[in-house]
Amino acid sequence: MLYPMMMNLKGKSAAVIGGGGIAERKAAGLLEAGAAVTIISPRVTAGLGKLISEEECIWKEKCFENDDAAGFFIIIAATDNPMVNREVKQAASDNQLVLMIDDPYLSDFQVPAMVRRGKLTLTVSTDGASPKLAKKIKKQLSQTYDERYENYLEFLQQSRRFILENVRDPAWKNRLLEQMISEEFLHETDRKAAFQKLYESYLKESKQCD
Ligand SMILES: C[C@@]1(CC(=O)O)C2=NC(=C\c3[nH]c(c(CCC(=O)O)c3CC(=O)O)Cc3[nH]c(c(CC(=O)O)c3CCC(=O)O)/C=C3\N/C(=C\2)[C@@H](CCC(=O)O)[C@]3(C)CC(=O)O)/[C@H]1CCC(=O)O
Ligand SMILES: NC(=O)c1ccc[n+]([C@@H]2O[C@H](COP(=O)([O-])OP(=O)(O)OC[C@H]3O[C@@H](n4cnc5c(N)ncnc54)[C@H](O)[C@@H]3O)[C@@H](O)[C@H]2O)c1
Repeated sequence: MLYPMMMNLKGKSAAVIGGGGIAERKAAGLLEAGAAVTIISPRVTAGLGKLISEEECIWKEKCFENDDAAGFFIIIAATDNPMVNREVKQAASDNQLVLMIDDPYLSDFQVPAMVRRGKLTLTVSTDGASPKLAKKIKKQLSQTYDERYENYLEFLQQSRRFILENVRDPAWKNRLLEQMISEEFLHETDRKAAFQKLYESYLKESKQCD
């Protein structure tokens, strides 16, 4: 059973071995998460070339050698040569997290399919059984959890903080937090005003109980 986790990669060093389309996809994901990415490959795609020329990542223009694995927090072996990908895994220490893009079972982690809506992240993993199904489910989720969720999450974060700071009674706290995630608030055009109204009704009711 794989252990799912949301990892903070800001400033962490990551190596991508290989410079093809798959390496490019994985490097883009790592960069989006704020990792410091080094590409090790004799050739790179135009997309990676652009990232390199814009100094978004470093390029070591060479074939992988064992010493290249040293020091990286995360390593993605993404060449088209299974032998090289295996060498990468063997060269790494047990304390480094290695993904072999052609061998989920020897890897320390896998990359799931993903939908991002601001602070909301939905991921789908099939443990390597069917990446295509993961992609299909991702598309379905992206329709249900559409772009509105980005703003909605911002609103939820702010109003939750407000509730935690201002409402002491645990039952009320729970009731208000529950109301926030109702369909009504998702569809609401002026969420702030609706929240204000709700909070005022809480103030009124809680005073009556004092
Ligand atoms: C989800 C996604 C995330 C991402 O890569 O960002 C991802 N693969 C995606 C797509 C995809 N990959 C492949 C196809 C062609 C159809 C097919 O082969 O089925 C398609 C579909 C397409 O491209 O349309 C081929 C493939 N993939 C792996 C192998 C090796 C093997 O099976 O042993 C081979 C055969 C290579 C060969 O031909 O030799 C292995 C892995 N791919 C994974 C993730 C991990 C397991 C995730 C899971 O199962 O949940 C894992 C284990 C490791 C990893 O890469 O992390 C991404 C969706 C992107 C999106 O959402 O748009
Ligand atoms: N996990 C996934 O999501 C997924 C999806 C499709 C394919 N794959 C696998 O990924 C592999 C790579 O796919 P691609 O389309 O990126 O291939 P590609 O042929 O476009 O790229 C391979 C890259 O590896 C580099 N390379 C080769 N030998 C190397 C070495 N010794 N050291 C460093 N770099 C080296 C090449 O220069 C090239 O840049 C495929 O062969 C397939 O097995 C994985």
